Amino acid sequence: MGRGRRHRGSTSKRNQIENSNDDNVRKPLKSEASFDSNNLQKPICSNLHFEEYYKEQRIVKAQEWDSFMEFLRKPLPAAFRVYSNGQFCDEIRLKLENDFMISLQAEAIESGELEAIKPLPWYPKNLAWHSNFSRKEIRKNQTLERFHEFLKLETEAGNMTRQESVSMVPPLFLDVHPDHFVLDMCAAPGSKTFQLLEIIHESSEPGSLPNGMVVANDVDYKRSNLLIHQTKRTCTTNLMVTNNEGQHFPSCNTKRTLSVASETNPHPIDQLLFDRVLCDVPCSGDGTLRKAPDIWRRWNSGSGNGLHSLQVVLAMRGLSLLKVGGRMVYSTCSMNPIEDEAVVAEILRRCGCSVELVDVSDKLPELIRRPGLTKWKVHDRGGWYRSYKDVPKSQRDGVLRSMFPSGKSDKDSSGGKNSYEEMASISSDESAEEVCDLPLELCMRILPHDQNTGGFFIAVLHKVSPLPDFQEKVTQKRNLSTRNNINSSEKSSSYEAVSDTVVTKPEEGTEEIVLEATVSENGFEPPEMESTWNEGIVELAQKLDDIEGKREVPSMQGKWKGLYPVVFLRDQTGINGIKTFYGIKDESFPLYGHLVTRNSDISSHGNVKRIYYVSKAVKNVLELNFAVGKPLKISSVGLKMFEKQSAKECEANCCSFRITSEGLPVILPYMTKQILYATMADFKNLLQHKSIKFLDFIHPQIGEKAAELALGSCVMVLVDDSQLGSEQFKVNSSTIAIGCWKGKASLTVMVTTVDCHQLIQRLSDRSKEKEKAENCFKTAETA
Ligand SMILES: C[S@@+](CC[C@H](N)C(=O)[O-])C[C@H]1O[C@@H](n2cnc3c(N)ncnc32)[C@H](O)[C@@H]1O
Repeated sequence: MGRGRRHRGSTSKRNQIENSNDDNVRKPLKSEASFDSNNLQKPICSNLHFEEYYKEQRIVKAQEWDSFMEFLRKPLPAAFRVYSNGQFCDEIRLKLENDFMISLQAEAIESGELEAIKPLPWYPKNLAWHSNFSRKEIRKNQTLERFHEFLKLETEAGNMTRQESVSMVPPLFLDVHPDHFVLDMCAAPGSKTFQLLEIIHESSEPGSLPNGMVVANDVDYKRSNLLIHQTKRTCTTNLMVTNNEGQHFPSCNTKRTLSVASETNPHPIDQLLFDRVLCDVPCSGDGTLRKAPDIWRRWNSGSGNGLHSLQVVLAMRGLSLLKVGGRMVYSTCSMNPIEDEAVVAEILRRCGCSVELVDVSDKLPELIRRPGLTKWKVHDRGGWYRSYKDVPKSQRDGVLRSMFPSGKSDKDSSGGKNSYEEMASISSDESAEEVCDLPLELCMRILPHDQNTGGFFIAVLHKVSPLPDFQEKVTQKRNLSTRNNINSSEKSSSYEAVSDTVVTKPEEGTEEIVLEATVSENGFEPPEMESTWNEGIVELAQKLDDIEGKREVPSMQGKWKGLYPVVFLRDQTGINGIKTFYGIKDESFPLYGHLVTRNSDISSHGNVKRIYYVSKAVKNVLELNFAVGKPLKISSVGLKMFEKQSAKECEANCCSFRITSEGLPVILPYMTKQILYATMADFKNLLQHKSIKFLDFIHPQIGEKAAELALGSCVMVLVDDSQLGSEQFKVNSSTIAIGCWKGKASLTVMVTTVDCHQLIQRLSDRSKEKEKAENCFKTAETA
């Protein structure tokens, strides 16, 4: 969001009165001080404007009001998800079901709860959990220490992730398949991207890569870094992270003749269109009040109004990037109808019959949700408005016709007709509240007191046919005028020639400018950090900030400002060297055309430091991006698979690229060389000592095999005693392997101390379980 011109209306008396409210945007009124003066630690969970606003919007029935407010003031219980494609997924789930669910029960009863932890009934396969203790309670209570430790370790190891339960919902309604191209338009810090990647990889066998991919876009480069960090443990080659403005996300449209058909890519794609779009927009975030009580202090109706236009253009861009037949989910963590139903109504009006709301009432039946509203009002510093015609001219820069249920302007109300607006009507009684006759009841609002969660809003949309022409194509003039944040070098002719990026109705002409004014003028920082912005992420953000501080910030100007360009690795000799060293047969796992690096990873001597592997889908999108002049601002792509190793003992025939831990699961099934099979005793021994001389292996034959490996990077794979020496070992989803370095006299692990420690722990647990099972079996036999 850019800093825009200030649009100030005339100062009527009403304005003057309401300017006191405006002040409240910047500094809280005394009555809304952020902290209780008797207890400075305790935030005051109250805001009279909030209460007045939502009572007036009739967000809940009068008899529910107290319960609604009571829940909003309670701390949010912790929720977490088990990584479904993780190697230890079943073990973790069983531990939660059979151990913690029972052992924490007494503690729950003491604090007046029926259950301590429970799986979320609507989330598949018992993989998402709700704890009746808040994160604070879990940390502070000694009895819960073991549970806290478990959560901490598994989160660190990437096997679990803390995520607010309502934030888990949108990807579940998106109906993603492994071969889908998915766009996550406003993706950072990335908890939903993580879910989308899990679905894309759901049914992949080790080493096989899905045909689909996820493009995770977020305008904020720093927040994208969190996303890149979060999604690392998915070890995916099918992700591209971009930093474009969502409303201007390029479709990279070209003619087939323009795109480069090559030996490695005979069927290039000619436009970037998606089967699924997740449009989880920046919002005022009052659904996260329970977790971020400081929002009580900041809350005002202007926040939602200020974001409405951006939300509309983001959603419209999402729909234009969606394939016909595709599905888009629009979601916010705000309960405000101006950011929710009003946005959905406006996009439906703009799209005419080409987009419809999907009835998902039969999906996730155990998730309690409420139908979307069809009536609401608009509030600003001038007070309440039922209809756009009531809005004084002076207020019209902040209150737009699209915020009202009918979406009609004065002209429309007094008989003006517009084809797409005919779909919406206003009540026959002009003085009565407007009612939207679009099927907004198909939208879903999740409220805190229904199932002890945060608040959330979700709408599922289906693109039935191409959008009306004027929504798909916009003149170049309009394009230039709205791309405020793009600097001159981005406006290269190649970019403009193919760009069809702006999808805003070419009428009124002020919406985007007004948006900037209302946002920046108030100094309003939208609390867009959605519920997933948990303390873990805050810690992580701080760490990344530290790194960022030390890291050299790229000095590129123009289109690549802040980002180093991605380049394909075309060094055939170097790639052949890697293939030969690790015994990779190219036909089974093509490297050429799938390996990329960044300019920043190439030294002044032309040596490459890091090499990333991209799946076929990502490769196609990269090639398309090149063909149309690189409008995508790519901050991360593919999976880091090889890293330059500068070991002194490397010989002439040694490969200087080691396999990274994250790349190992993908490439291992295709490796035929540099693999050492070891049984539990030697595997654990190496993890414990980090480096073992060949002569000191517990099984001498494993030591001998280690000595026979070529100097350099290698992999140690854990096998059963029966599999040792067998040529038949096949990698499967439960295979445990670690990257190592074969030196002249010893083998050394190339895994961090923390990872070594966690793996030892995991292996010990497995051994104990196995022993227990064997003992049970023996006892049964004796009996
Ligand atoms: C509600 S958060 C997204 C949360 C995310 N989907 C998740 O599950 O972790 C909204 C995000 O939108 C980003 N954003 C704000 N304006 C944007 C724009 N114009 N285009 C793309 N992203 C934008 C913000 O940086 C923020 O990360």
